[in-house]
Amino acid sequence: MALNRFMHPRNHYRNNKPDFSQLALKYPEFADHSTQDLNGKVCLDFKKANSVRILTQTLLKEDFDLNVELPDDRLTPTLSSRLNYIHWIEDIFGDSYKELRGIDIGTGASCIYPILGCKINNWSFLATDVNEKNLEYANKNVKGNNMQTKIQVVKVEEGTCIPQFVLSSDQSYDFVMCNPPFFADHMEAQAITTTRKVDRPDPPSMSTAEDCESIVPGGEAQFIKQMIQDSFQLKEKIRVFTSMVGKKINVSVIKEELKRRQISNFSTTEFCQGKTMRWGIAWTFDTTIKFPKSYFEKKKKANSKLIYEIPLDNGMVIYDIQNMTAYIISQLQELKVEYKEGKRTNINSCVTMTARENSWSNQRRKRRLEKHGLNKDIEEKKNKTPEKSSSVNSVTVHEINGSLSDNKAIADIDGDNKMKIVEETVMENKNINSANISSYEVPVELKTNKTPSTSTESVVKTKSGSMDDTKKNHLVKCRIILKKMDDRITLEIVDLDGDKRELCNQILQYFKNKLKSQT
Ligand SMILES: C[S@@+](CC[C@H](N)C(=O)[O-])C[C@H]1O[C@@H](n2cnc3c(N)ncnc32)[C@H](O)[C@@H]1O
Repeated sequence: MALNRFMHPRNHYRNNKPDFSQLALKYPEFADHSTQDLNGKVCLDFKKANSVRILTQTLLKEDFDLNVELPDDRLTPTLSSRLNYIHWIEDIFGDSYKELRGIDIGTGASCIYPILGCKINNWSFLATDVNEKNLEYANKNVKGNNMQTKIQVVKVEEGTCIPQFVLSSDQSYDFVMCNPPFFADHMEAQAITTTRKVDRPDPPSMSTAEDCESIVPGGEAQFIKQMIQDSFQLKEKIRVFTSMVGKKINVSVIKEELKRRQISNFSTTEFCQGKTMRWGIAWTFDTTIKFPKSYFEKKKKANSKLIYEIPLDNGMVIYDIQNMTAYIISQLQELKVEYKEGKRTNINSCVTMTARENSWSNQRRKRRLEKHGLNKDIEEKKNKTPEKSSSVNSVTVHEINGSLSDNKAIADIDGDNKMKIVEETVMENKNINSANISSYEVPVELKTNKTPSTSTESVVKTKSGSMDDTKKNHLVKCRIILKKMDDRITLEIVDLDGDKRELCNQILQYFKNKLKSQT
């Protein structure tokens, strides 16, 4: 799924894809709503509202031990997006996020935010709704999980936003959260007046939202503007006001409104899951609150850096900085580049690498050539050049301009460790820049003391370390930084030359190939 990599790092579904086969074995109702394809794979038809409803109920039980009953004519919450919102609120409160007290406006039949928040963080809630049936089910779900002392479900009148009785009560709250009715009218609900293109495919799963759940005069923008208005009166009672936003365009509308109202401490975020993105907006009058940076923006920024989040299931190394650094160093040794290790702690490490030539590109091709074609090719070439044929001892193949043409190689034809460009018919004497040469075998060290000539033979240099470290004498110098954050390790390549991004990107690609996910 395209956006899952931007899911909140603590979101349960970021790394735990539901196992439908297991669920079907364990939950008969889920089994009834799923099918098996010809390969025995258990599948779910996400276009059937009932199947999606059963899946949500099943996952709430399986992953959170929550008993939730959802009516078949009401909105079925998507768990990954609801969790993203909860984790964002945790981030807003930092270390003191446990045992908060919140208000959930429009809790729905599922009462999803209160029961998840209560289960995960022991949060208490005042949950509101305008719809009788939603209130009935919300109460049922609270009781079904023995959360009556933590969650209070109350009916409010239509047109209410943040309930005014909060003002006169003794209770204060840490936050308000809300997933407002999103549409302004039926036209918008049917995507007739939205910007959704007519040729855009139907959403992957069907919504069962009732009109009262999805439609409110003025749509979500108006609803949130009302919340902003209410927040002025309630700022002594509630520390942080938040809402989910369903349409991106409304994020700027709300931001404009906050600025117009001179609320300067506000923040937005992205909730990413599957193929959908939703947004979060938060504001406060409490100057001690520092909103967290958007995870999505951070990740996007990181993507413009040469950075790779090493997958947990890379199948190569134990997932900690010590082992990962040792692995990186072993790879640098294999690549025969010079390196110097910097500071290493349990949360980060740094290795500086200096390469005289490109030994990392086209690894797969090189391995293939080495395994299958190379020796044969060289034998053939030897036969075509009789004067060289008797003395091939070992062969090192180098690439030219990053790609080795099938009929061209640089080889130690004579066995005297002098490299020559081998072609199908002739040995060419080209002017080749050493920066364009890459090798995949450990280059053969010059055993003779002969000074390399300026001919083709001289372009292959040893890695004996006799060259000095000035920029012109190396191909690339970069820093490999490993960092641990939120239980994830990232590998970043920093171009120390300042103009070798492409080569650094190749080095990153080399490590990506080595440390890729096994699934
Ligand atoms: C989009 S649904 C969200 C349901 C649930 N919170 C979720 O995330 O799945 C909006 C909910 O707000 C309720 N609602 C509509 N107007 C409201 C209002 N003025 N005050 C409180 N709830 C309202 C609807 O009945 C509906 O349950």
